Order: sequence, then C-alpha cells, then structure tokens
Amino acid sequence: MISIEQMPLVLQALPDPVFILTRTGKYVSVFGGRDARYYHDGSGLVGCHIADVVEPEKAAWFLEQIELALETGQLLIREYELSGGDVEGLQDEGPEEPIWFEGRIQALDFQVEGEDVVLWVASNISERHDLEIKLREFGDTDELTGLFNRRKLERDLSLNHEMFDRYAVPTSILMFDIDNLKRINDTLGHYAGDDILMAIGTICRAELRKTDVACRFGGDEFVICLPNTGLENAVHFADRLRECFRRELSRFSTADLVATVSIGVATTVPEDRTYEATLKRADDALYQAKRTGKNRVVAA
Ligand SMILES: Nc1nc2c(ncn2[C@@H]2O[C@H](COP(=O)(O)OP(=O)(O)OP(=O)(O)O)[C@@H](O)[C@H]2O)c(=O)[nH]1
Repeated sequence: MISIEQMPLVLQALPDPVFILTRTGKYVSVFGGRDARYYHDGSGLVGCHIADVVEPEKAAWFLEQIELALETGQLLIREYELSGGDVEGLQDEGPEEPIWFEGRIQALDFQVEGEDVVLWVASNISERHDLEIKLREFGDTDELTGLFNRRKLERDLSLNHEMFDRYAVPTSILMFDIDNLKRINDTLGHYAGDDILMAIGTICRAELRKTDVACRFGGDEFVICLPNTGLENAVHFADRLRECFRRELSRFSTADLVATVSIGVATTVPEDRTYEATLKRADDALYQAKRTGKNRVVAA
C-alpha cells in the first residue's frame, strides 16, 4: 500500500493532465501532465476560471460538458481541439501546434468551496486523429456529402455485373449532375454550391433503399446503383427523385437561377460486356437530358 503522503507524488507523476473543475469552470487543481512532449504545464491555471482564459465559444462548450457530467453522473468522453495559444496563462512549454484531446469527464462526490466538481482527464490523441483522417481518405466515403465514393461504387457495379452474367439479375444505374452549379457558385458563392452538394447527400439517404448505393462520382456528378431493378422501375424512381431534388433545392434558387438535376438512366443488357458499358450509356443519357433542357430524366 502507498501512504497518503505518497499520493500527491503519484498524482504529479501522471502522464496525462488531470484537472479538477467546479461547475462554474474554476480550475481548482491540476495534476500530472508530465508527458512534456504533449502538454503545456497547466499549473498556471489553478485559481482561474475557464471563461477568463479560454475564448468565449470554447469556454461555453467546456462549461456545457461540465454541467452534463454533473447532471448525469456518467463518464463523458469528448474529443476537442485546443492549442497552447487558445489558453491564456500557460507557460511557453509544450507543443505549439493545435492538439486534439480526448477528455474524460467524471463528476466527483464532493464539493470544493461550496461548488460541485468534476475530474477532467485530457489525453493527447492528435496522432490517432491524423490517422483517422488518413484512413477516411482511403475509405469508401465522400467527405463532403457523406455518400459513398467512386471506389466503392466501382466495386459494387462490378459485383452486380457478375450477378447479371450469372443469374440475369438486372442492375439500373442513375447518373445525375446538378444543373447550373457553375453559375450558382459564381453568383451565390462556393459555400452555397457545397450546401447543395450536401443537400443531395441528405436527400439520397432519405429516399434510397438500404440495398441501393449512392455515390459522388466526382465534382457535381453522382451515380446511384439500383440492384435488381429493371428500366421501367428505375425511370419511375429517377423521376420521383428528380422532383424531390427540385423541391428541396428550390431554397437555393434565385429569380434567374434554379438548382435542379438532370438524370440519365441505363439498365444492364446482355450487350454490356462490363459495367463500364452500362455506365457509359447512363452518361450518354445524362448528356441528352442536359441537351434537351435539363431538370429531366432520359432513359438510355
Ligand atoms: N461548390 C462546389 N462546386 C463544385 C464542387 N465540385 C465541382 N464543383 C463545380 O461544379 C461545376 C460543374 O461544372 P459543370 O457541370 O460544367 O457546370 P454546370 O453549371 O453544372 O453546367 P450544367 O451541368 O450544364 O448545368 C464546376 O463549376 C465546378 O467548379 C464542390 O465540391 N463544391
């Protein structure tokens, strides 16, 4: 057993910093943080309030988490970014660059100066965070829309083409492109264009079946793969989707600019030797939809 006198030495030796914070955000104590590769020495914060040393938006977020931990009594685990420069009162030791932290926050069963308190353990997870971002790049998801990316689509289309060759199960492909996005970007700004792309993702998630695969093919072009669906049903669905986009995207329209989509539809036929052939026919149909006035569906 270690003695009560040894306890402070143990706490000081902890690699991750441990804060005791009151409900109103006062730093009552700071222990540990000995891993100087990762942390600024937080000892200068004792006696300060979060709101006095951290910029207002972040301070409000910290106070919310403390409140939640006290209310629920549960262990809260939160990720956040903070750099030494975000906190006044830190000495100039520790890393310069912003750090991603995992905070583990737990209510304590005692009060300090008449206030409820929490224990806040802050671990540096920057390396893990960078790795997660890299993994996402190699993954199947398009970051902006949350839809699948081209890599995933091509795998699925290839698999579905095999199903067609073996069992004659047809797959339909919808290829669509936002109308007039260039002018919308130029008029309303690139962020408005991004909002439209994100709205496309949301609509697809709401309208598609679990077995359908929607992906951002690149830029403002999207592809939806409908397994086990013939041409007639695919065209019917495409038209419903086109109308849904027209309705939902109307909030981005101005007097002389409408955000709609044009859709080309193709279904596997025996002449399609590879999925690329079906995709090419969908692309040609999309081109026709654009040429004949936009905001329409054309079947290959
Ligand atoms: N905001 C935003 N715009 C993008 C993104 N990716 C591509 N674009 C823009 O989308 C436009 C697509 O070009 P086009 O398809 O030729 O232009 P369009 O105005 O949609 O023309 P039509 O398709 O003929 O209606 C380009 O101006 C790109 O810069 C993106 O991630 N965000």
